[in-house]
Amino acid sequence: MDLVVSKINKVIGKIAVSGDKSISHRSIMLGGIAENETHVHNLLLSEDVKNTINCLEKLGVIVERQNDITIVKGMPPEHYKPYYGQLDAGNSGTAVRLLLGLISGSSNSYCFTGDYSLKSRPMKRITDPLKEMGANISFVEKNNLLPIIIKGGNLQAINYKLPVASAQVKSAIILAGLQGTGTTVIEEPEVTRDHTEIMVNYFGGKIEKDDSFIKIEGRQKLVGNEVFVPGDISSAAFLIVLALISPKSELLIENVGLNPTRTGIIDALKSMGANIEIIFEKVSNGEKYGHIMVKNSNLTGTTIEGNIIPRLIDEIPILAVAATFAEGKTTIRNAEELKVKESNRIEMMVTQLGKMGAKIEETEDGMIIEGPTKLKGLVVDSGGDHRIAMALAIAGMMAEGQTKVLGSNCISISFPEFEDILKKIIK
Ligand SMILES: O=C(O)C1=C[C@@H](OP(=O)(O)O)[C@@H](O)[C@H](O)C1
Ligand SMILES: C=C(OP(=O)(O)O)C(=O)O
Repeated sequence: MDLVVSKINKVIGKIAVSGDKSISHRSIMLGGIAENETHVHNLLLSEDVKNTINCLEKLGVIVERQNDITIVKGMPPEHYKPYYGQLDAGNSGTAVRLLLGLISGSSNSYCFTGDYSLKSRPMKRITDPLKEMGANISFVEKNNLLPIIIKGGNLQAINYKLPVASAQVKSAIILAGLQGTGTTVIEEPEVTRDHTEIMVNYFGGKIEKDDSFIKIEGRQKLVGNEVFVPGDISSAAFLIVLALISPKSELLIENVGLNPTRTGIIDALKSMGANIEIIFEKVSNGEKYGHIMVKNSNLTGTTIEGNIIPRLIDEIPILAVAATFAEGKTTIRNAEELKVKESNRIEMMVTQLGKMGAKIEETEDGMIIEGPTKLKGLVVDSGGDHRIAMALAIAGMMAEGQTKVLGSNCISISFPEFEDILKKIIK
């Protein structure tokens, strides 16, 4: 079914968004290699996270639901069962890339694959460091792409400078480093989300951080624990922007993850003049979270570049929508990573938002948007990319007439409650 939306008046209310996708993946994976049980509260049960669960279950990890709690019973990957079929990560880059790091501790041979989109995303960024640590890896069809066959075991520590700022690459090396011998040192070009480091520490592992260096000792045992998954700031971002750009709107979004490596969207919107307040802050399992109060605001254009980019990488499609309603020019630079996400997100936003009437231009590593512009509703294409589908749906709610977002079922990849929540707050 394609989502059809019309112009709304305003949004008002108090809501909570689905659990954080990055923390959900990690709670299942780290629970899946830890001793004892891990009890996860508020796990995101989206398509991407279900793919992580399905893959690990095939290897012998037990994942059970009891009321609202997800219980993970894991074991060190060297004890995982052989699996002779393909382990399918579906649409999820995080699932396949982190699982490759995790599974490299096993001496069994496994084959990983994914859907059409995931099969076009670069994998050498993961396989290069894992090969250097001693894993045997081959590309079945095409260099750099899934499917991949991996046979690990007997890993050795490496010193590795990440060629791209990527939390997925960093996390895969951490998961492998924990299982090898020696101390692995990773250098990041820019700080990326640190949920893996936080959860490894919380599960009793030793991992040190010093500026842009991360040090992991090998042969570590993790012990499962109680995990609370806060709401996903990447999902909240769509509702935050809707409240900012629709007149007389006011939203309170409760218990949203506020890890500083993820709050670039709040900083960027505030630099555009957004009225956003954090009205309560707490820490659980090492992760900051709190309530976000958003009020309709007059936005102005800004420049988004440099080390803020990894802190808001998944929010750039919805930022482009915010920029369309802002007075003046918004320039987004250093965001070339957007070209290798579930779709080429620069191209998708430029063509689809452009079709709706936005003054948006593609650049080598980002985009330039001139605002404010009135949008018109029409048929737009999500390209099967959940972030594009939601960004276009929000744009459609501010456009004249009706907007139909083709391929919007992909929204369940990260935010299955998107439509239900909107129904509650649209007045
Ligand atoms: O580690 C993670 O959970 C993620 C890291 C980011 O990808 P990269 O590591 O490719 O930047 C982000 O875009 C993705 O949605 C989730
Ligand atoms: C890029 C994303 O996810 P992944 O890389 O896990 O597919 C995303 O959720 O926007």
